[in-house]
Amino acid sequence: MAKELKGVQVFAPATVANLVCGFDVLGMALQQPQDVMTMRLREEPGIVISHADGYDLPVEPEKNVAGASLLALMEEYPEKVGFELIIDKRIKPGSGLGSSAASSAGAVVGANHLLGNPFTKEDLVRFAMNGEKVASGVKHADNIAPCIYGGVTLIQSIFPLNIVQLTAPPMYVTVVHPQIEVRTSDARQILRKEVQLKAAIKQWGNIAGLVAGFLKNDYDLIGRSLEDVIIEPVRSILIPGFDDVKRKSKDAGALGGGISGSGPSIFMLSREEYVAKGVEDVMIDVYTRLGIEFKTYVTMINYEGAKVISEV
Ligand SMILES: Nc1ncnc2c1ncn2[C@@H]1O[C@H](COP(=O)(O)OP(=O)(O)O)[C@@H](O)[C@H]1O
Ligand SMILES: N[C@@H](CCOP(=O)(O)O)C(=O)O
Repeated sequence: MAKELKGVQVFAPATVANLVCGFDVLGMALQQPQDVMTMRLREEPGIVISHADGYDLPVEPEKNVAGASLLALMEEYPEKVGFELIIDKRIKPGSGLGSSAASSAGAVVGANHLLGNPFTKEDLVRFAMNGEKVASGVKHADNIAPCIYGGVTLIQSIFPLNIVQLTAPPMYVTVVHPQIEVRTSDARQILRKEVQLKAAIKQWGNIAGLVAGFLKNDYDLIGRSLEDVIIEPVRSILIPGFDDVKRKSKDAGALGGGISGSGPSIFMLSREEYVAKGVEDVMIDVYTRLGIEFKTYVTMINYEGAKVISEV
């Protein structure tokens, strides 16, 4: 009988990329939902992927985001190694909640643990960006970085990679995920390639304001800075109910919010739990009236990021 090699179970959190005005540069990890993944070392080199969920995702390593990330890691590891991976997705692909990033990040965090932690977190982000390239055509790190580091992260630069971990005051995050699929690759293709100077000035004022609001624990500044004059006007057209959810959530006391990643999920930040629950009621009401199936989460920032929860 083949001997059982070392294995681990990994949790990888959902993430909200962009945080409204910070397209491709800001992101936040959530406590819920989280993907689960079981990984083992193999005696043979190579990657074997299977799914314990009902999603019809590719199992070929170079087509699955987890496999593409592992291939990048294996290229920099000095010995030949092999991994077996069972993916149990709890974050629906195409949700705008960093489903692809959770698989990519979870796989490299698990592999690093199994190999005795030879790589830094920054290395792991670099490897996992190869998964985002498979999913969206672009190596963006605004989901991957918070998924690996936890909390709120700023990608000051991709090449060379420069990740800044930000502090943020406690906040509740209410999310609605209308059960329609928006592929990140499609949601990127509809964006205009040029930006008006007037819009750019507004946008970089908001990004700076949001980062300053996080660092100063200034909830009012955070709320005032949650505005996107460049991406949201184009992408929100793909999300039925978006304007209603945003307006009514603010009326219910939310600090603000917008599209989560490339959508269709919408997120709203609140200072108090009762406000976050009121925002959930607003979301439920809007999508029930529209007759669109949906899922909601009332959660908080996850400060730990993807982690090995047990050895198996
Ligand atoms: N392990 C995986 N987990 C999630 N998506 C994957 C995986 N492997 C490949 N994909 C592909 O990535 C795309 C989903 O990524 P994306 O559109 O960015 O969604 P999300 O916003 O949820 O991250 C789909 O086309 C899916 O087939
Ligand atoms: N910055 C990216 C983020 C995509 O996030 P996802 O959760 O939709 O994968 C973008 O906005 O395209």
